[in-house]
Amino acid sequence: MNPPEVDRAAASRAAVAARRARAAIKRAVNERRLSAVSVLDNALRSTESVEATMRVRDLLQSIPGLGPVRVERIMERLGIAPTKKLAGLGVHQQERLREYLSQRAPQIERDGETRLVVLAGPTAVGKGTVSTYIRENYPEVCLSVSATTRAPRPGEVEGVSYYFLDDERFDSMVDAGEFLEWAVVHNKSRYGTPRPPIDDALASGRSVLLEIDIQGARQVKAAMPEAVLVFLLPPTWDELVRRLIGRGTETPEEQERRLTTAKVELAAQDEFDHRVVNSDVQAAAAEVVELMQIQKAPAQEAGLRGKE
Ligand SMILES: Nc1ncnc2c1ncn2[C@@H]1O[C@H](COP(=O)(O)OP(=O)(O)OP(=O)(O)O)[C@@H](O)[C@H]1O
Ligand SMILES: Nc1nc2c(ncn2[C@@H]2O[C@H](COP(=O)(O)O)[C@@H](O)[C@H]2O)c(=O)[nH]1
Repeated sequence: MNPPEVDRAAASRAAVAARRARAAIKRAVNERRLSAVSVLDNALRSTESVEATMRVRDLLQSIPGLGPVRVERIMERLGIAPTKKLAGLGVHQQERLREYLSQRAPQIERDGETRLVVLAGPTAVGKGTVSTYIRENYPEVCLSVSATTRAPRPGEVEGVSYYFLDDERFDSMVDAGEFLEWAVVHNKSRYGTPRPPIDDALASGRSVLLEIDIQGARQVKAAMPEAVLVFLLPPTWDELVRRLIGRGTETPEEQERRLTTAKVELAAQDEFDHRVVNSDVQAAAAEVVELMQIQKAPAQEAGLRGKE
């Protein structure tokens, strides 16, 4: 063997060894013997390490519960190119990936677990818009249909948007313990989450999304501590005001009242398990769905449809 051939053979052996080492790391992450965060740490500590040569995509895909499609979406959201290696990440990409690996991924790893996810946030942040997007684009998601004493708005459909009840009927459901939670919202009407459809869906292995106010979110957490609370945030306060006024469904007095409540509600965001900024409806919906650990189901069940 002349010297260049020796070099080539050595390089090829090194490449095979590195490939095997990367495969072993992926297996260890997959079997939960090694945390994905520690792999990232090793990669960043030394550019000579095997971890440094791993693709971000491969690391994410080795996490139980994360398939190629989901990983592609996550990387897009984190602003990381599909072929990027761990050692090639910029500082902000490193931060976003670390946050993802330490906060979100561990929840997803609890494979097969069904989820009760509560989406709450201040008025006009876009809860209804994000929920509608989820209903239309993720048919496997169960959306709870609330009961309310407020009058239907034009276009709202009984049993789809809400169950519209009079005070007497609402009282009787309260007395019979038929609500998982209920509250007077914006000091005006009562809203409540009927419990039986939620119990049925969870018992049959499906995850459920509730779009309710913050008082309701607190009640759900007290009744079911395993529920995951998601707080939807506006990009800025001014944008929240713009959305509320732009929607044009409230009088100026009602807008004032809702904005006063919104300030109090924004101060409660730290009580929540996750915060999602609604700058873009599609991206916010994808983040919420990801937190649901969705299990595909053949059809929607009665009493668990989207709001319109
Ligand atoms: N990402 C977004 N970018 C721009 N506008 C948005 C976005 N999300 C929602 N909106 C708009 O903001 C307004 C308020 O949204 P929506 O009615 O969904 O809020 P909400 O949180 O359900 O409000 P409420 O709690 O008062 O019922 C709507 O006009 C909606 O079209
Ligand atoms: N506590 C609950 N809050 C609910 C429920 N369903 C909806 N809501 C919240 O009410 C306000 C106003 O809704 P709107 O349709 O009249 O604009 C909004 O913040 C909803 O999230 C519920 O079952 N329980």
